[in-house]
Amino acid sequence: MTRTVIAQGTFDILHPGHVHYLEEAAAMGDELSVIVARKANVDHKETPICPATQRRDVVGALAAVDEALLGHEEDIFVPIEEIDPDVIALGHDQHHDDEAIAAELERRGIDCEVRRASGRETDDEQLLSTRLIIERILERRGD
Ligand SMILES: Cc1cc2nc3c(=O)[nH]c(=O)nc-3n(C[C@H](O)[C@H](O)[C@H](O)COP(=O)(O)O)c2cc1C
Ligand SMILES: Nc1ncnc2c1ncn2[C@@H]1O[C@H](COP(=O)(O)OP(=O)(O)OP(=O)(O)O)[C@@H](O)[C@H]1O
Repeated sequence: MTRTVIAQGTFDILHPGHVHYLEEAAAMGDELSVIVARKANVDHKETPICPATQRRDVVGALAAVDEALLGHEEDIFVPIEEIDPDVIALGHDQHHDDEAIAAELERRGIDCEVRRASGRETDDEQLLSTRLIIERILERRGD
């Protein structure tokens, strides 16, 4: 039987950390669907620069990704109910609480494992964070 994995995030200005996360998530099963966060739900950091459809299209073009879709505006568990995945792969630094997600899945009758992906190691050269890329742009090109 096909084992479906879900990954999720903002994915504003892609970098190798995103590729690492999505490749690791894809290796947890047979098919990877990626839920791209709506800006209304990105409330713990700056509003994304790129529109949600653009973020979805670029994530969907990555080799590891079978399908990328826009998240729900109000209830983040609606796409999960529709996809009914076998695994949810949380990013290494995603602020979501694993146990709270597992409890909500159980409440909704969704039988799904919650796993945590690893962070990608970096050297001094690489900018493995959208925030760091934007900071570098402002530093070098800002007035
Ligand atoms: C299980 C799960 C499902 C999610 N589904 C949605 C969704 O339907 N809509 C949405 O806008 N964001 C969704 N998100 C993304 C969160 O909103 C997201 O983690 C956050 O806003 C983006 O921040 P990040 O890139 O730092 O993770 C989901 C996150 C998790 C963990
Ligand atoms: N360096 C990295 N290594 C592994 N996973 C990463 C890395 N950077 C981001 N991710 C994962 O990619 C997903 C989407 O991340 P997100 O869009 O928040 O990017 P970000 O670069 O961390 O953004 P920001 O710098 O604005 O916080 C998250 O699950 C996150 O854990």
